[in-house]
Amino acid sequence: MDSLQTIKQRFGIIGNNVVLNRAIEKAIQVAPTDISVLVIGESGVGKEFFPKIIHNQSARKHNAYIAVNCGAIPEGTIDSELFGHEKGAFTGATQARKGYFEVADGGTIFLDEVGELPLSTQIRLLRILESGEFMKVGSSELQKTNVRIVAATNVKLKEAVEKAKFREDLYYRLNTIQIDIPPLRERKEDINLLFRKFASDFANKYRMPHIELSPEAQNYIANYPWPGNIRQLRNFAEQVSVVEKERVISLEKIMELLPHSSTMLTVTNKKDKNSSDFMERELLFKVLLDMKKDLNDLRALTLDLIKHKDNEEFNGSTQELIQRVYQEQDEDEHDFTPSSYNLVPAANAPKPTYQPPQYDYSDDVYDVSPIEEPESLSLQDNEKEMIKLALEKHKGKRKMAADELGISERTLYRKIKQYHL
Ligand SMILES: Nc1ncnc2c1ncn2[C@@H]1O[C@H](COP(=O)(O)OP(=O)(O)OP(=O)(O)O)[C@@H](O)[C@H]1O
Repeated sequence: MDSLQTIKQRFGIIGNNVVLNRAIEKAIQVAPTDISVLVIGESGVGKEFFPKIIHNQSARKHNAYIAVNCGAIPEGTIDSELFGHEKGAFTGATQARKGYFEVADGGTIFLDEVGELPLSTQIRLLRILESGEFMKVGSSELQKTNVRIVAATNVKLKEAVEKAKFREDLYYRLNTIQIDIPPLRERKEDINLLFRKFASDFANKYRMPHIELSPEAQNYIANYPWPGNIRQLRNFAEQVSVVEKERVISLEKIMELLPHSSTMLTVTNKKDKNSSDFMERELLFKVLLDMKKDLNDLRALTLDLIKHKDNEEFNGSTQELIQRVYQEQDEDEHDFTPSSYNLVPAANAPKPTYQPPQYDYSDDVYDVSPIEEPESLSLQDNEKEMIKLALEKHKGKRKMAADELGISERTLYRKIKQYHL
């Protein structure tokens, strides 16, 4: 049994997060047994390392290792892919074919996105797990195989069981041991480490000098939510390495490329559907949100002034703020282009100290109702919209759309099905 460090080195796993380390240790520990393992984690967190570790640390390591993307195989062919078929089993089956379970006899099969398996395939899989028996499509002859199964899912499989989309008996069979992989936002300490590693890999690959992030930019990426996890971080490191001329990347540049409301909360202006410039839209969305916040602050301030108009002390302390707010407004007036919008205060700018007062508006007669939210703040709606836009932009090319969205092709395939796109 190899040590944690040896495994990390062998598989190129970067990071020192305790939960990640514990997950790797668990994989090493269960590897020599034949117990089924279910790996759970969001898309892009590195689930694929785990079945490989388990296979590599088991007695099966000299036999076949097969990874199957259950979400990417059409329903009509999945049984034939997994279990094989006889000649003439269906139109086009001109000869018999071995399935993955036959080929991987003595080895390990990784079933990625196992929640995507159709119910009929789930029954066949359960039988293999219970007795090692299966039948090729179009055959009535039972065959035996000895395969270790490691499955992975980024959907809540338990919920799929509750909705009768996944068999409960299969769920418990697969889930004898569960390994949970934390999302990147819960391993903040690893983010800059990973970025440096990816940046160095891309510098070597493209024969360019290394890029570096300014301390503020490092802080920003460490606090960014990374919905596409490590895959998104890797794509981002590549984009910055290749596109940016400066080798030291400032906070302003990072925020331009990676607005904080990114990916999920994105402008969904229907009129603007044909525009392909995601970055600009994300930036605009941030500008709008910031403007909305400013407006609400101003409303609260105005209300405060009206309420305290006789209080001299208060008047004195807000005088400066009023001046600043209106002065800034004068300077910025009529200029709302993203490039002119000051997303980051200048290094020498005074830190704003004003906190808008909190009110119970119920007694006031003034209209202080909040400004309307953007069209939809539903994550699902926005995700669906983003996927539609990405597919439109790349003329239906899933690989390119998935890259831009920072998700795997399989996840994109699954989401296309989920949203009936
Ligand atoms: N800790 C890590 N160190 C280095 N690279 C990592 C790490 N975690 C993930 N990666 C890299 O991030 C990318 C995404 O990982 P992987 O494909 O394993 O994600 P996943 O969880 O299986 O996602 P999906 O469910 O979408 O298939 C891969 O290129 C992988 O090598």
